[in-house]
Amino acid sequence: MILTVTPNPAVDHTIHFDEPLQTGVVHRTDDAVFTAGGKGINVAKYVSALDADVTASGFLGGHFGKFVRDRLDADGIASDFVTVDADTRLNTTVLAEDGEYKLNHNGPQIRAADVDELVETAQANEPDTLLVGGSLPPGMSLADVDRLARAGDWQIAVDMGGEHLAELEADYYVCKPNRSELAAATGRTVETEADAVEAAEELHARGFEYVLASLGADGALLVTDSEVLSAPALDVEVVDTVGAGDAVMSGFLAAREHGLSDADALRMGVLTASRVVGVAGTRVPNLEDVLTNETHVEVTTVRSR
Ligand SMILES: O=P(O)(O)OC[C@@]1(O)O[C@H](CO)[C@@H](O)[C@@H]1O
Repeated sequence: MILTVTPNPAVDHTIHFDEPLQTGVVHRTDDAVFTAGGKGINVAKYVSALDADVTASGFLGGHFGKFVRDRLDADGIASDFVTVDADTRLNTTVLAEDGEYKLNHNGPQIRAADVDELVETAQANEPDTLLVGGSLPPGMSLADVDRLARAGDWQIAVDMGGEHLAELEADYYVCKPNRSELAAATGRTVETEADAVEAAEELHARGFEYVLASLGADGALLVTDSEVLSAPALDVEVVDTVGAGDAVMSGFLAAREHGLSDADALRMGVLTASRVVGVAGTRVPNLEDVLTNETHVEVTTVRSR
């Protein structure tokens, strides 16, 4: 079973305008959606749609926390959250004619006792794989993430900012940096695929068994102990890119849960992301063809190691 831990969940508010945003103007629209979000929660939603056994955990509080919990219940996704006193945040994505604006709140204050309860919750669930996804709310530190990594007999996946990846100390199963996170984690300039491969290999050498690098329109890379694999992005219509990285991680984790190969895990990650970018916000798209593998994605070996 996969347990996703989202330290900083959110209600994702995605609102769309057919005009560029301007200061001093009231923009109005009927086109808005609210979804349960935060990186780990998105992974729980996508992994569940990919038929893997998953439970969502993390901290929830207040009215927005109730919204997130209710949405997951309604979608039939098992959850086991720690309830906190402060309010879960609301994050807004504005899709306007002049681009995609992402406005994230830092999140509620977490107490040391909340973190203790989170570790106990993880232990009680006995997952095979534990994923920590997204930012840390005030009051939670990277040492707490290392503590979660070491608190049980599980493989641990992380999807966090690059500067955080650089500071984690435990041994990790997989991380999923994007281009700028690869750069932040290694201090390298990451422009070409060769730059991305070198940065991902450096992270692998620092204790990540798999490095799954999501490169947007350039697809994704997977560094393993024995090889570097590459998969191109699919040519699809993009509504917005929110949740795309979570989808890459989801495809990878679901494939591993189904016992598939490294190449199939990379393929499933890229395919899941190509479906997620086609829907607004962090809604769950139809992932049927990802499961049946009927859409072809060419995975190539960049090099053997
Ligand atoms: O502020 P964080 O935790 O880094 O990111 C949170 C977030 O932007 O990431 C998800 C998309 O990946 C959204 O569901 C959510 O709003």
